[in-house]
Amino acid sequence: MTIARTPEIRVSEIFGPTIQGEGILIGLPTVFVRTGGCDYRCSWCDTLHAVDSDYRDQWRPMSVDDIWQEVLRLSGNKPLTVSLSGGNPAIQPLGPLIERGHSQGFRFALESQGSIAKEWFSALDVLVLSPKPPSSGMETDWHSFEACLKMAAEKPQLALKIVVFDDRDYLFARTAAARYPTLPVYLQPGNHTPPAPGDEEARVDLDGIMDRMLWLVDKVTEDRWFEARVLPQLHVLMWGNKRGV
Ligand SMILES: C[S@@+](CC[C@H](N)C(=O)[O-])C[C@H]1O[C@@H](n2cnc3c(N)ncnc32)[C@H](O)[C@@H]1O
Ligand SMILES: Nc1nc2[nH]cc(C(=O)O)c2c(=O)[nH]1
Ligand code: SF4
Ligand SMILES: [Mg+2]
Repeated sequence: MTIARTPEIRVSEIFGPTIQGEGILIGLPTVFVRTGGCDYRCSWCDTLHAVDSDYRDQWRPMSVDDIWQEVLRLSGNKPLTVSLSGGNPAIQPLGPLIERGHSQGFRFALESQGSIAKEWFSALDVLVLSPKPPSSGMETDWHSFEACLKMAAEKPQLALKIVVFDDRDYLFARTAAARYPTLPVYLQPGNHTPPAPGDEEARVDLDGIMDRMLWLVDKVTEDRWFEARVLPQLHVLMWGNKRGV
């Protein structure tokens, strides 16, 4: 008899419980499973330790069983929402992990830039797509982005979350939101002082982030863009660039 093995998942870190610091689930207690590896390299990425291949020796291929034991240990066996992030978590085979968690009453939210579509997206409870604005240096392939929406098949709750640093980014956000008028849109002021990997003590310029937040609120109110929600990264306000929170 052969025993079917689920493929391993490349994990950068598992941490929590903490609160979700961004977007549609802000404030909700959650455990993070952060996968290693990304097909993008945004100029201002705040999570390079899960992106830059120089750090791949810190990423571990883990079985669903091992990941699940760690999530259960952190949650004290009590079901909660698991946040799947990265890197780009869509690179990893996460379907069996979601299935395992659902069988025990857990929920799953995933964050991705929308560059890689997977069939298991339809098993998620929440899918946050975060297309990257011009300041990132990345370009969105809207065909791939729409493939992600198609895979979700309107089963998970969907949201757009767009990081904004400047006027060009704001215009990008407006255009992206206009393409998908039924999706709730969250605007997130960029952190222009992201940490270099390993430098958790890197100072955060909270005043600068708050200035950008005020500017963003002015923009949406002047434009009468009343569907947009403007939210800072709550965990950055609370803990700065600290990792694992
Ligand atoms: C680190 S990414 C990982 C998931 C996925 N790769 C993505 O970008 O959506 C999680 C979220 O953090 C945002 N982010 C990354 N660096 C940031 C920064 N310097 N300031 C504000 N948000 C940032 C991303 O845009 C994304 O919405
Ligand atoms: N508390 C907390 N909230 C978050 N929301 C998105 C995060 C991420 O890095 O993907 C993140 C994170 O790293 N910590
Ligand atoms: S897509 Fe996400 S994880 Fe990848 S480089 Fe950009 S912000 Fe970082
Ligand atoms: Mg982060």
